[in-house]
Amino acid sequence: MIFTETKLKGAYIIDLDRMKDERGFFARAFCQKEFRDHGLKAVIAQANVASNARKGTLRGMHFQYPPAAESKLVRCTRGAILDIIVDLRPESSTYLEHISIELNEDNMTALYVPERFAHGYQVLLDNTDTTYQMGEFYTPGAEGGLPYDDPWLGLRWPLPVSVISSRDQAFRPLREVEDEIERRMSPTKSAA
Ligand SMILES: Cc1cn([C@H]2C[C@H](O)[C@@H](COP(=O)(O)OP(=O)(O)O[C@H]3O[C@@H](C)C(=O)[C@@H](O)[C@H]3O)O2)c(=O)[nH]c1=O
Repeated sequence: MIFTETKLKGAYIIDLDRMKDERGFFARAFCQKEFRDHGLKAVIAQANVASNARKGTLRGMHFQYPPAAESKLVRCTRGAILDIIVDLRPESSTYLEHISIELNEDNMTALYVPERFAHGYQVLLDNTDTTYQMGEFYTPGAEGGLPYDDPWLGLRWPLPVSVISSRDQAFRPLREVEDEIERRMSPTKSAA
């Protein structure tokens, strides 16, 4: 695997190191040892699949508060997505900054999202599937979210939003929840 750290410390783009032959290629997609060597959480509590019928579908921006904060390894297995993560670690020099990256069926790139980040994506093609490995269990009571179009975050999505859940449309804006995020995302509360 080829690990490239992003400007958000601890968040990595992970590309496949393809060993090619006449059949195609082989590549390692996850390795506990390589993850640990790069300081990444190597626990897989869950592996999830999400399927999206329509281009423009948007899911996000999601997180779980500590001690249920989750790391995520996100990959697009069919179609294409624009993935965005936001640093919600109050002690971080890049607090509230974000990065975006296209993940698609051709590049097979994965994005490693550390704990205490918000995560979301927009689907760029009809019939797009994603898979993601989670470092912690789904814990509904610990869930939080921010609006995908929060003016304070300034996230730029490539397409008009065609489909979005009612939950994702109801998140309160950052200016209303920033105190709660700072308090509940403080590193002393993290299980990491
Ligand atoms: C995430 C999750 C959802 N569910 C249920 C709750 C709900 O009935 C149904 C769909 O859940 P959601 O609407 O939360 O699914 P979705 O909006 O796709 O949520 C996902 O979005 C992306 C951006 C992420 O980062 C993921 O961590 C996750 O939050 O599945 C589980 O049973 N287990 C799970 O682990």
